[in-house]
Amino acid sequence: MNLAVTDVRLTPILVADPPLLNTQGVHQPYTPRLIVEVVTADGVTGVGETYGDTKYLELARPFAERLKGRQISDLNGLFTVADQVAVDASRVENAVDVGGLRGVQTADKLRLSVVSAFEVACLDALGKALGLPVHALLGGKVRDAVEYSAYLFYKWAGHPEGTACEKDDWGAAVDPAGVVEQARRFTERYGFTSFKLKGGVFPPDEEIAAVRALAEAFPGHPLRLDPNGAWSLETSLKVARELGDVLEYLEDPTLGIPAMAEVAERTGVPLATNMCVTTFAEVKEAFTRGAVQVLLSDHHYWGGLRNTQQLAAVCRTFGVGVSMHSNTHLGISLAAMTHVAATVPDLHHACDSHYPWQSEDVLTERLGFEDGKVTVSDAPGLGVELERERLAVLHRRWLEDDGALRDRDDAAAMRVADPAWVTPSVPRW
Ligand SMILES: O=C([O-])C(=O)C[C@H](O)[C@@H](O)C(=O)[O-]
Ligand SMILES: [Mg+2]
Repeated sequence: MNLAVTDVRLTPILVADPPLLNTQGVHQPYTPRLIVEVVTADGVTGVGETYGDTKYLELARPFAERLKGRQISDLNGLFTVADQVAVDASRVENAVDVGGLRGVQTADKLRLSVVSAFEVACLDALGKALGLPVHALLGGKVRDAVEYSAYLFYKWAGHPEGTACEKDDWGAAVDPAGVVEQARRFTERYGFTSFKLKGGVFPPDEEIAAVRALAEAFPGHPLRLDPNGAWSLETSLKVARELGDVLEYLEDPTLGIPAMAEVAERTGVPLATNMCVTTFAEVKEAFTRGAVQVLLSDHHYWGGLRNTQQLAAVCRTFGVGVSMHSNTHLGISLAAMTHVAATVPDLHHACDSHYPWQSEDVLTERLGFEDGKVTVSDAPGLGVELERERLAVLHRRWLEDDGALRDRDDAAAMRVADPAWVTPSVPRW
């Protein structure tokens, strides 16, 4: 068996995204992703997926060159390769990412987001070469299906008039009734039983009303609200107190470890994060101060599936819960998330996934949710197959774009509807 990498293919694509609202603005009609393929000397191909914005492409290209000739089994070596790839300082100087939705932006985090796609592609190829599923390469699954939550968004019915886009059939959700209706559709279509509402969009009282409406419509179901740090300490305390009886957890109500710690201590409401702890360096202070009760990992920016397992072990050591964060992603990443989640013993919260919002994919067969769960594949590798024609169509869309959509910018997308829109300063409320 020859496991040497002989070819690496990078295919940036633009995938349709509905007009989902968050505190920064609204999702663009198309969002960039990068599909990574590694090919071995024996002709085995593995696939991975990560962010597709220019700054990731700039790193992925030299990274791919350095991969040729290395073994796909040399997963630790991927981090060595990453260290050799220079990050343009201007890419990290503002210390924010996607309008601040994913915590601090560091050169390391950029590199790890690229490493993750190559690690997943190598694991997929290795699994195919050995006839083993990725979860077996990670030590074996401890469950046969992984539970996901319904990721509810305030949403317009469509993108602004005149914008090139794909239509969706979810309708608008801009008030409590709309949010409940959206949640019902999620349960009908996918069987989800946990609900997360992306907040920070409307004044907190309106979002409290939406969560109360969800609690009435789905009594006893786990509920979460995530305003991406849009609230002040005082507002966070107020919301936590008003919703404490119905929330499974409150996610990133406010920014920074000290303020999160104070909200947790003064309200007793569990706090989750994918913003105040997004690197190993931030773990110690946050956990010892009690700022986080549930850490939402994301294999993309934590550096892959094995780093996610390590993070889960650190969380276990500190008695902190673990689950998963999600950005817009396709089936390759959902498969990767499912494999690693299947190996984490104490995963007690349904993971986030944007996948139901994605009408397009690059796979021959979409992954499905049954009773809110994705079955863990036992097929070799990730258990997914690329549909080359579809990949080519989405790549052509990227090629034909004039550059306007190649870097995700939710505030710019919002300005199409509201020219006066500026990214709100934080705290917004
Ligand atoms: O905090 C989170 O869960 C996210 O940031 C997830 C996504 O980025 C979401 O907010 C989005 O895409 O609008
Ligand atoms: Mg979040």
